[in-house]
Amino acid sequence: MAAEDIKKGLAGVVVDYTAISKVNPDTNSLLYRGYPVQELAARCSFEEVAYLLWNGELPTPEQLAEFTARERAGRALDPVVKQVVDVLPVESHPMDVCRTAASVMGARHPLAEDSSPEANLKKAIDLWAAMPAIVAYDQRRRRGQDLVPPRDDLGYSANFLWMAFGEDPVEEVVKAFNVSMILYAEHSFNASTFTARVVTSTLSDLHSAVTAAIGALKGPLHGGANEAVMDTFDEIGIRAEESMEDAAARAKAWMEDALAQKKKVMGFGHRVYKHGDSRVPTMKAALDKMIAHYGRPELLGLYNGLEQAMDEAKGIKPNLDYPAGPTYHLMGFDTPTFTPLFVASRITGWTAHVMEQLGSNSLIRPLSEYNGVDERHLP
Ligand SMILES: CC(=O)SCCNC(=O)CCNC(=O)[C@H](O)C(C)(C)COP(=O)(O)OP(=O)(O)OC[C@H]1O[C@@H](n2cnc3c(N)ncnc32)[C@H](O)[C@@H]1OP(=O)(O)O
Ligand SMILES: O=C([O-])CC(=O)C(=O)O
Repeated sequence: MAAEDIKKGLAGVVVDYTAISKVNPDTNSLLYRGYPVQELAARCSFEEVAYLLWNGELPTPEQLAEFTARERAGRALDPVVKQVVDVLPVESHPMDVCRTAASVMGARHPLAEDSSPEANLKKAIDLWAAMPAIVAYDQRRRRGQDLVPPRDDLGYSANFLWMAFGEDPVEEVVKAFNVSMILYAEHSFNASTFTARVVTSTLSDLHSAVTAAIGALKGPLHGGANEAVMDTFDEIGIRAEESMEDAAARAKAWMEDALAQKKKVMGFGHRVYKHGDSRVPTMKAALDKMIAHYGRPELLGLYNGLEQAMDEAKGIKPNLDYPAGPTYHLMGFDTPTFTPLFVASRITGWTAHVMEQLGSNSLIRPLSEYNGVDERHLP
């Protein structure tokens, strides 16, 4: 087989249909079930978008009321999951906690082995409703703080912030968080979603698929990049009183040095988008609002400096993780909690794909070209 016939990383290979989202790098657009993601981010709650991804249509007011009631009823941290989280070392990565918690929830779910569409939708909603409590509590226990129980007078995003920080969330911050959840929710056959589809294709269960997807999302070439972006900002040094211009100059110098050393800088580049990520302008607008809200222009200086230097040197544009990282930092999340926030959102997309895969399943099993030693025999 010729080397060019090997599709390393499956780059450019179309492996199946999907009706859940359309990523179009030529028009730089992203549609969820036909709706531009920018419109959804501007006008919808994350609950409405979750409903859309799972059901194919936006909810009527009655459907939304029933759906949000189900989500609110599933928010409390299961005491057994809490016990498991509590025995995990605080040195472990929060993504390991998420992955373990998703697995425990699977083992405890009464419908664990039922993969009917009804059971899978129920399991998806249960996981989605429960993940904020896990992520928020894990961050709190690492800070030596107690669990904050959910509030059912708050929407998904406001309640998430409430459980994380135990303070009444500010409306503007809730809006920015809601935008991030919507933008992170779904992105066709990315590595973690494809992982979920591979697991599902063996007729394994939904929690197994999500647990594996969390593992795939953790890596810095995928979801882990939102944490790595903040590590870069920290390495350059965040100086609260610095002017935007000075911060930008230091960031530019850092980037030029990193690229001279042939380093990969996380938060830039994308397998599909080569002229910029469709979601970045919307997330950047949310970041701008948070920078203004918290009065932190030096972060914008670092942001602009890195972006400009990368563009000038290589023409590579930021991906969604680039504006999302500093946004979560400003909101008060610890850096290792950023990718778990991505998990909380992407559970919607992953599980929509699990259900779609099962709807027209074929075992996913590509071929490989052997390049090891020739056949040989034991002496
Ligand atoms: C939500 C998400 O998951 S979005 C993606 C988040 N991931 C990151 O931010 C990690 C950093 N980015 C990357 O590693 C890559 O851009 C990927 C993995 C996302 C996509 O990669 P691919 O499509 O496989 O492109 P590949 O890695 O081959 O890069 C092509 C060229 O651009 C360069 N390049 C791509 N991204 C970067 C980057 N972030 N920093 C420096 N150079 C880069 C590569 O070094 C390569 O250069 P070369 O041709 O001179 O060797
Ligand atoms: O599509 C990809 O490869 C990665 C990505 O942006 C996502 O999963 O949101």
